[in-house]
Amino acid sequence: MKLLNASQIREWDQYTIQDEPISSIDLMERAARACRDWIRRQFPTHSFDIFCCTGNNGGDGLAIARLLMLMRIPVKVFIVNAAGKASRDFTTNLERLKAIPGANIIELTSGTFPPPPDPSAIIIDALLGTGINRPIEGFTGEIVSFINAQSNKVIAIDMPSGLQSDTYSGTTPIIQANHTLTFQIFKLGLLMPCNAGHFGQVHVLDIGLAPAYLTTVESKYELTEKTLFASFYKTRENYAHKGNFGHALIIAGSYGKMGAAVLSTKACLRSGAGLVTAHVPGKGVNIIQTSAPEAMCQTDPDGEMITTIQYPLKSYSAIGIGPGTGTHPSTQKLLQHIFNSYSQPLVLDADALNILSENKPWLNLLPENSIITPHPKEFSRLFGEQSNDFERIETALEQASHLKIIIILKGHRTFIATPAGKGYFNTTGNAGMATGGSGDVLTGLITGLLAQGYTAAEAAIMGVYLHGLAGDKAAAVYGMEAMIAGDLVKKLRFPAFE
Ligand SMILES: NC(=O)C1=CN([C@@H]2O[C@H](COP(=O)(O)OP(=O)(O)OC[C@H]3O[C@@H](n4cnc5c(N)ncnc54)[C@H](OP(=O)(O)O)[C@@H]3O)[C@@H](O)[C@H]2O)[C@@H](O)CC1
Ligand SMILES: [K+]
Repeated sequence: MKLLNASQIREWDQYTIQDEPISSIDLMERAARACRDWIRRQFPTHSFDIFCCTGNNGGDGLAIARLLMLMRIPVKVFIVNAAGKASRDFTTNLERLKAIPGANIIELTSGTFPPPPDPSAIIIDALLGTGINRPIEGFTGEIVSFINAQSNKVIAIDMPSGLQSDTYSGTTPIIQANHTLTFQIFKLGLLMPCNAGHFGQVHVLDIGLAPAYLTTVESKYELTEKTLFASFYKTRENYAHKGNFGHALIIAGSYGKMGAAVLSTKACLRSGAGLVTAHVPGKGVNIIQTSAPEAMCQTDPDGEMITTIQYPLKSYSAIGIGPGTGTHPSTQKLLQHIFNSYSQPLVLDADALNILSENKPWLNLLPENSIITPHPKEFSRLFGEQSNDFERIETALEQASHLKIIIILKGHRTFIATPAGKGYFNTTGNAGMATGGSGDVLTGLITGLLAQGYTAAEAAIMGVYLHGLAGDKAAAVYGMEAMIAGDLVKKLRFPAFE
């Protein structure tokens, strides 16, 4: 699914109005019904204090108030008209609400604050949505601070008021919601970790905008969902043999860190690669052969770390390097040798990234379409400090196209930047995956996908998606606290496609 900016969403809104056709007030009603249904399902016994400014987000709030009142749910509406003007659909919905007997509508003027809400009431934030074009200030800002000071749960409609959908919002007044009910599609701002304290849990509500619009519009950002995965998944043919699925080499491990080599080798085996070889320190041979007997093993002449490769690399269709290798100068030298002698894409993680950050010119030696998998700290060490998440993804895109590599920026919504200038946000995974060894599993998995002939971008997108899916399956069995990286390997499954 493409991600759209606020002006594209406005265009989509207008496209639907003309294409369906539907009037804008009826579209607002459809959005309000979707909110009402969600709210009723989640909070069936609560009362609601609804705060509205006078644009279309406020219009949504008024329509939700009416729909809840018609179900005999207690509702108070507070209107903040700092602008001294109102949108047409807001005005229509205000008339409709006033026509309901007992409607409790309070207009707040500068300096007057509402009474503290009933402790069990839910606050609905319908002050401002995607129409925001400047920081909130003045009386509207004071109302935002008033809402944030309450201990009541807050549901934001479309966007938490004050939060920019496409850019960094800074430290201006912004609603801190527990839930955000956003219309039709994720907004960029709802994917950024720095905004997590504002959007809480995000729920995308289908309001029936015309799907045809999406084919007409360009976007550099996309969400990775099952449909995208399905678009490049290659069915395993009945008459295939192991030679059809590549030979992956995992260079990993050092004394005390052989677990990283085991995890990435096992994940590589589960990726569907035809053959997997693990290159490990001499003393690691028994560990790897016992825990991953399906893999072959090459041993380093050094017993405790990776120093030398004495066989040709070109017979391997993909190489993954870094899990648990350490950063000893001999390991660094080997890495430089590989960069200079292997021309196919590499997958680099963990200590390979630490080595790169100490030898930044080597970034230019990376074979085209190599994949690096930094978390935000490793990313800063490689590419400098970024002041916020928006800047970080922009830098990732710039560096991916400059270096002609894929950058997988790991996080809750892992971001994949491709050399073609496209950025993908992953939709699978959970906080239980923030545990040692999780990244080693990802490295092995992506290396195995590359070995099978998937392009680097495909392998990155699929690997991150499958890794998160395995995490979700592991969390369902063990819970987020108890799951460990080995569970990710056990739970790796390719989704079934019809
Ligand atoms: N997309 C869809 O399909 C559907 C969308 N719908 C809903 O419409 C919402 C977007 O509506 P919207 O454009 O009226 O914007 P909204 O956020 O209410 O702002 C209103 C006005 O406020 C102003 N303003 C800006 N910044 C400000 C600030 N900091 N402090 C104070 N004022 C500020 C600015 O006007 P200005 O002052 O610049 O003239 C702006 O025009 C969307 O989020 C969703 O809830 C649904 O109803 C149906 C389907
Ligand atoms: K809002």
